[in-house]
Amino acid sequence: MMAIKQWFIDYIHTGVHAQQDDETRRQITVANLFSLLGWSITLAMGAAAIWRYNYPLAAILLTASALFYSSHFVFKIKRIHSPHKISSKLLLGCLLVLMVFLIFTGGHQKTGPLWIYILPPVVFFFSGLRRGVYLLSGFVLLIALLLFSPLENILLVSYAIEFKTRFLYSFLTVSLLFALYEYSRQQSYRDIQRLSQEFERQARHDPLTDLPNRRGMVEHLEYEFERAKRSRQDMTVMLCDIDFFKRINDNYGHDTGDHMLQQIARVFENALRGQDIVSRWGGEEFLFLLPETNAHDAFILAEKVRKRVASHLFSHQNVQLNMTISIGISEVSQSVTIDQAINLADHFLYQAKTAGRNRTMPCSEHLSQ
Ligand SMILES: Nc1nc2c(ncn2[C@@H]2O[C@H](COP(=O)(O)OP(=O)(O)OP(=O)(O)O)[C@@H](O)[C@H]2O)c(=O)[nH]1
Repeated sequence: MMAIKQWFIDYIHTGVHAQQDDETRRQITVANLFSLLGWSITLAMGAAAIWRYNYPLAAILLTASALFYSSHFVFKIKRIHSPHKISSKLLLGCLLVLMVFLIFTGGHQKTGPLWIYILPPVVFFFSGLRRGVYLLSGFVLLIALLLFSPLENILLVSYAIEFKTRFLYSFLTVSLLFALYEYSRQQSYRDIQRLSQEFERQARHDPLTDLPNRRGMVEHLEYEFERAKRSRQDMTVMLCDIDFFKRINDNYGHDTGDHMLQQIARVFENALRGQDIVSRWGGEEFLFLLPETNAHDAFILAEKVRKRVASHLFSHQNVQLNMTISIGISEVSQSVTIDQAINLADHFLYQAKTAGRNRTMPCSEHLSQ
């Protein structure tokens, strides 16, 4: 029993890889499941047809069975690009031809057309709404032509006119219901994707300043660190803290303090180059990441940022004030890890504070030594 269960699990997961997105993985699993159902049912029906000496029906059913199996087999071939697309085309093509054949011949005692109702869900699942509607419209047109053709004996069996009209109406109704279902499924899927992107963004951004938060910045740091290592480029971090920010909160209130943080974030962003990243590292502390920048050039940039802040008039309601910042800079190199560089920047920031604030440390003379 366990062996059958494992075989089934392996079968439906053939072709599924961790690198694929959820939707592709789902499509592959369903394609495998559908192929399993398809080849086993058509194989059983083909065997039954042989038993009844209905060889043309048996031949078609056994061919269909082989094609259904091939839609699973494509996942085993390594070099095929997007096998799930080939598999779903094989499944759909096989199913559509089989349905036309069953209507054309009537299948066993004219019960063949009853299988047609599995088409709408399968077509919409594999083709999506728009292509599904086109496919089913073409199919309905074809079977309407076959069923109501003025040419005598175009079909191998004759169906009562009541059966033909109700058969077509019921198929159209089922198709319409599945189209509506597919439409709402797609809408929900888009909503979920949008929400998940929004949550992803929120998890990496600070809601007050809209800058990357510590978590978002750590990801940038790791990415840029690896890149800098590969390309042997310089990279510098700058830790910046607003001077005497507590006084702003104490004198004008927390709300004004929040507005000042938002405004200073925009000043930082406007002073930076495209590849630089500034994040809210915590409270009134901001961490800058400057790729392809050595400590000397970072000092020039730090001074530009510091002077911009010092000359900016920050205002909220009837409060207008100036702020200054202190900055510690540190280069990340092959021998210095991100954590070590941030700790060193923090150390220089502390030196900038104790040396009187509104300054960058280490100073340029120190850097050029
Ligand atoms: N309004 C507001 N204040 C914050 C926020 N996060 C941290 N703070 C405040 O920032 C202040 C930081 O104060 P301190 O660490 O004493 O430093 P400081 O007053 O800036 O003085 P120095 O850093 O020594 O120049 C505290 O009053 C915190 O409450 C925030 O999100 N909004």
